[in-house]
Amino acid sequence: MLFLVRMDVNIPHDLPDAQAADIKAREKAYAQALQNDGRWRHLWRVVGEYANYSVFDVGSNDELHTLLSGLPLFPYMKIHVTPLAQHPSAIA
Ligand SMILES: O=C(O)CC1=CCC(=O)O1
Repeated sequence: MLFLVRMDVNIPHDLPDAQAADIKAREKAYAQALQNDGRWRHLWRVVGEYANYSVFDVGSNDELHTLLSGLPLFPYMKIHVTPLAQHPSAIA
């Protein structure tokens, strides 16, 4: 099952720099592990925003929820999920 996910990051200004850096490092490792196992298919920066569009390929809504809620940045993100279906005109 494919899902388009937009993540908008909003780290509070009063979060200590070292703590923010640690969260970002853990986020990167988490994201790269999921890209390596094929479940995080695309990760694109939104130009000019601290946000990304991602495509996930997972087995269920519950799996996606578990995966997203495990993101180290989860407490600091607004996440919008769009489930994707086949388009009848798509050639691939
Ligand atoms: O920087 C972001 O868009 C948030 C994020 C998701 C995965 C990652 O490494 O950073």
